[in-house]
Parts: sequence; structure tokens; C-alpha cells
Amino acid sequence: MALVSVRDLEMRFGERLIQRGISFDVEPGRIFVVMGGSGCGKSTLLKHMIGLIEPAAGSIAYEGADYWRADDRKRLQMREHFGVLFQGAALWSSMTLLENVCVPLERQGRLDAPAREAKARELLGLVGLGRFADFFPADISGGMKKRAGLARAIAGEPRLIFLDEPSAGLDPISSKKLDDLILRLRDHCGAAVVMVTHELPSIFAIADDGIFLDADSKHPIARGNPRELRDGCDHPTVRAFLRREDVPDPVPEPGASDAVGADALNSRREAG
Ligand SMILES: Nc1ncnc2c1ncn2[C@@H]1O[C@H](COP(=O)(O)OP(=O)(O)OP(=O)(O)O)[C@@H](O)[C@H]1O
Repeated sequence: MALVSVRDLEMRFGERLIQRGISFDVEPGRIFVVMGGSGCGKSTLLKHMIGLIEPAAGSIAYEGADYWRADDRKRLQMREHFGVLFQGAALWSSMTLLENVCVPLERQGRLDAPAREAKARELLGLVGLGRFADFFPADISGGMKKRAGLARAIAGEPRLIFLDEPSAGLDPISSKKLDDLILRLRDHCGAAVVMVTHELPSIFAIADDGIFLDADSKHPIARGNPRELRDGCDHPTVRAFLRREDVPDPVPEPGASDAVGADALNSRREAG
């Protein structure tokens, strides 16, 4: 059985449709990437999946249990298996890295204080921050914050890790290190990863599977292994994104004269 099954999901803010017809499965131990241009609804999809926003229609099930039809107790149980790293890492600035990583362990209530601290130190070591346990977030770099955020996200030994643009703002070397770390953490926890990212090198290096959301048509336009989509998908938007090809110029509005159409196209080119 799939770890996650999303079926015919429809996402709206009030009357405004963001996406509809989203269906996919995520299998245990796989890295699944949500792709698409700015504003198509990738982060919104993650927020639906972690229980922050209720779908307008459709379902999201974890190991066969429908999240939004479950009672509060069952939902809480499901959320205990999630590890989440939002954009910006969202560490608590008044706490040291060690204290930040201890928070989910305290919430779980399974370990006493010395065992929590030992576990948090082990996790910080795993992400290469062992020497920085007593630092505050303001005193470390952006890449280190992301790694600390990852340590916190996996502290509760999640079965499912959600990452929203983990390598945004990182230089290519830090970004590559973060990719390697995500693979190691996936292997360490045996968890599945659902990740939003624009970083093509990351997508091709670590994603097993994925979905491509389209802002214009407001539904997914491709699904599958990103490398296979890059090499075999014919949709112009998917090709433009994954192969960095030019997007074809829009067809001029019917009725517009050639001169007006050419002017409009030229001014668009100058503006762009
Ligand atoms: N709380 C909200 N209320 C109303 N509209 C929202 C809200 N959050 C997001 N939106 C809108 O929903 C659309 C999708 O936003 P979302 O942040 O999910 O896009 P995205 O694909 O993650 O974009 P990006 O790649 O730029 O981060 C956008 O048009 C955004 O303005």
C-alpha cells in the first residue's frame, strides 16, 4: 500500500481555483518532487498534505486512512509521522540549535532530558553541525540553518519528510551537499520525502518521481520520473522547465491585425 495517496485533489482559496485533478502516490523510501512555475500551487499542495489547509474536494490518505475524514486524535497520530522543513528553516531564534532539535523530541515525550540531548547532539552530528550545538540561528550561515532545520525535521523519526525549497538561496556547492544529506537522511530514517524545489540539478540528482503543476490550466500536466520527463515529455511547458527551452510565443488574439500583433509581441519582448 502506498504511504501517501492523493486523489482528485482540488485546492481553492475561497472562490479562487488554484489546482484541480491532482492524483499521485508516494511509496515508502522514495523521493517525490512537486514541480511547476512560480505561483502554480506547490507550497499550497504541501500545506494540504501536512494538514494545514483542507481540500476543496478530493482526498489525501496516509497508509489508506483518509486524513480529512479522520477524527482529531487520528489526525494527530498521522501528523506525528511527519517531519517538516519549511522555506527559511523556521528555527526558533531564541533557542540554540540543540534546543531547537530537542523541541520535537520533547513533544513526543518518549525520552527523558539527558536522552533527548544525546539524541539531538547525534542528529546535529549527522548533518555536520556537531560543533555548533550551542550556537544560535543568527550566528550561523543560511546553509547551516537549513541543515539544522533538517536535523529538527527528522528528530521524531518521521516516516514522511516534507521539504519546501530546501536549497533555495544556497550556492551550488552547499546545494549539492544538501542533496547528499537528504539522500542520507532518507536512508537513515527509511522515510519518504515530498519536496518542492525549482533546482533542476537537485531534481535530476535525487528525485525518483514527481508531478508537474501548471498555473495556466490549473491542473497537473505531467507525472513521473523527472529525468524521463526531461527526455520524453512533449508538453512545451514541461520541456521549457526541465530542458530550459524557450516557451513558444503566444498565438496572437483572433481579430488582432498583424501590425498590432507584431507591436504587442515587440513590446512584450522589450519588457521581458
Ligand atoms: N493564504 C492564501 N490566501 C490566498 N491566496 C493564497 C494564499 N497562499 C497562496 N495563495 C495564492 O495561491 C497561489 C499558489 O501559491 P503557492 O505559494 O502555493 O505557489 P508556489 O507554486 O509554491 O509558488 P513559488 O514557486 O513562487 O513559491 C498563488 O497565486 C498565491 O498568491
